[in-house]
Amino acid sequence: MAREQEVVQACPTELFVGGKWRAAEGGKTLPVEDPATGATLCEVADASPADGVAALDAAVAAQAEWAATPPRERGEILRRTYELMTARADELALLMTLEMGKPVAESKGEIAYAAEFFRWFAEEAVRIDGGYQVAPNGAGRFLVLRQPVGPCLLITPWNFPAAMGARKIGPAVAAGCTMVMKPAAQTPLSMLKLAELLTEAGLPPGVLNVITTSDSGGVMEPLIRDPRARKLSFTGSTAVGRKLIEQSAEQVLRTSMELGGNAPLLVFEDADLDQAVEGALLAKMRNGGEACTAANRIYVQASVMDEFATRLTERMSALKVGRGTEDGVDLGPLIDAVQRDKVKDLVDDAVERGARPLTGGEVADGKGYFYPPTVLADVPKSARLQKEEIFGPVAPLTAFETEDEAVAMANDTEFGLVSYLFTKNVDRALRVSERLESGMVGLNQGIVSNPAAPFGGVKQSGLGREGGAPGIDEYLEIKYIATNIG
Ligand SMILES: O=CCCCC(=O)O
Repeated sequence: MAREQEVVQACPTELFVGGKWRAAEGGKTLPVEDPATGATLCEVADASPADGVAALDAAVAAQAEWAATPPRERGEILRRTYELMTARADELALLMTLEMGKPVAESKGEIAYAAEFFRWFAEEAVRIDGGYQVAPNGAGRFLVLRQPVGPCLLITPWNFPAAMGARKIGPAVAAGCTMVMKPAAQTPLSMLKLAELLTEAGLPPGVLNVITTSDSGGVMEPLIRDPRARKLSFTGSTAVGRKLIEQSAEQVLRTSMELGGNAPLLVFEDADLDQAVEGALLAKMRNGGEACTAANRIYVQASVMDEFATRLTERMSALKVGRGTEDGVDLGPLIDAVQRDKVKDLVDDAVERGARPLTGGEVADGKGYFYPPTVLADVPKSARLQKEEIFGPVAPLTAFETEDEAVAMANDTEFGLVSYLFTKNVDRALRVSERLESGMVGLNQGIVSNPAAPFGGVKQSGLGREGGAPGIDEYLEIKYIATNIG
């Protein structure tokens, strides 16, 4: 307990604006809750709309000088941040577990994942290329230059409190953009700590400004409508993303939107069933199911359904549920009561419509927002959780007969973030991968996330890509210079 208190006390709790830590207007604060107990961990500054404008002022003031900073220098700040995060992974992971609930081992995995975004974009900072081309009629030359888009607004969710920030801050720093970052009200601490680390790594004042607030819409909407902001990058629900896109239309802001998912996971009868069960477990239970990439609908060919369901149920029911700081815990609490009640409602609805719980399905009494690992068999198409993102440890199973039927069921959603498929048949693997309407496919594996790969969705799952080679493009404008040289 003493170590937990030490880690929380060592975390900044004020707004970070223009390189300085300061209280919110009127000294307002916002409690940060431990989802495992419901107790308050600490209070952080609760920014007002005026605090938001001050943060944008600072980002705007720093933009020109930052854009002129040599790419190598920007890259080295990112590289040092990667090193600092790696060296302090234990402390950062504990802080994340306290505010978000996931087991410490998973928090360590997220710290490593977040740090890799800084390493990746440290390497990308010095590879911003351009072009020189002879005009088709030979009478001129085209020059193409890529420049930072300018001050960015970044909004991140509570489920990956460090990694979702890193994959926006990394490319923005590499490209030469300044930022106003607003982390989720439930998990501000990891982001405040990250701001401290980036400063230690040499990030100049005003490049990154962090505001924490309970009034996300009230603080961010005026900034989105402010003509000085040039870009908005958001990770969160499709419903909120849609509103932000509407607000962004006023100033025709560049937007990157990483929105909701409803990932199908297909298991064909020719799959390696061990691999399929382990893959499904990972695709479902990474981050306790609180991920846009989580398998939301598991479709299994009827001939292997019983075997698959038995094996998955064995693995799910063996998971240890508890406070994320305890040894050996596999599944921590959900983020809050709202999320826990939503998961409960979705499961109750499925059961009322004929689904059969093979394990879990009941909320235990006691403190904290825990929900047990749950497997549901015979889930009908009408169940709400076939359409809505569950964001919890619930695996709904439905049988299919043919490949065409499986693809049609998988694509029957307005979302298109990621799909998973398990088969040993190479022809089918490629054929089905091409037919699935999603930005990413996990082929015989239950995870797609990698800082070196382009992450993002199609349909209502979003716009743009984060990470990989295209990740930095989201923060760069193309300028074409026409000349009559030659
Ligand atoms: O909830 C979705 C955030 C993306 C998580 C990932 O990078 O895998």
